[in-house]
Amino acid sequence: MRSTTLCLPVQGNPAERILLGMKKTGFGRGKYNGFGGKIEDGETPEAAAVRELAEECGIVAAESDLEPVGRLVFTFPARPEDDHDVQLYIIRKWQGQPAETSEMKPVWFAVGDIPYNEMWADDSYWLPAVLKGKKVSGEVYFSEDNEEVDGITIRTE
Ligand SMILES: CNc1ncnc2c1ncn2[C@@H]1O[C@H](COP(=O)(O)OP(=O)(O)OP(=O)(O)O)[C@@H](O)[C@H]1O
Repeated sequence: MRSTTLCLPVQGNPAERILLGMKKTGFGRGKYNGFGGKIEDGETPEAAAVRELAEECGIVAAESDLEPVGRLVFTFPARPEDDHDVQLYIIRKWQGQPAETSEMKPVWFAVGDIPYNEMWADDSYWLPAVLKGKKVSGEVYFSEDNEEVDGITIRTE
């Protein structure tokens, strides 16, 4: 199973605004999501998270400013090659302005205005808890269409 990162830039503590990116290519194309991707061989999850932030929206973050907020495992029974586990981070401090890249178009959303209907279906189950300052862990099983959530367990701490 592949290992990935997902990083959520936010303003405010507790979070008031979140930066999401409209994915333009590849896995999850056409959906808003946080920033992240595959952890390369020999790379730490933190290094991957910082690299993907720069590649996908042009902001420069320090690994020490990543706040680990949990771990999720996604299972796609109809497409096992897409199974992956995700290390989740929040970040509140970085350098540079978010900018559109070939992969993502970044957009700020008020926390009360998150476009869950244009995101992966699991996000509405765990993102509100993360934005309230909780850590989450869980497993998500997708249905045969690889879009709907068929089963989900989220634990918060
Ligand atoms: C299924 N429900 C999901 N809910 C929330 N977030 C999800 C997700 N599924 C994948 N993600 C995240 O989306 C990013 C793209 O990942 P992924 O495509 O594997 O990586 P990467 O950008 O390196 O490759 P491509 O160039 O797009 O092929 C990565 O942060 C990954 O954690």
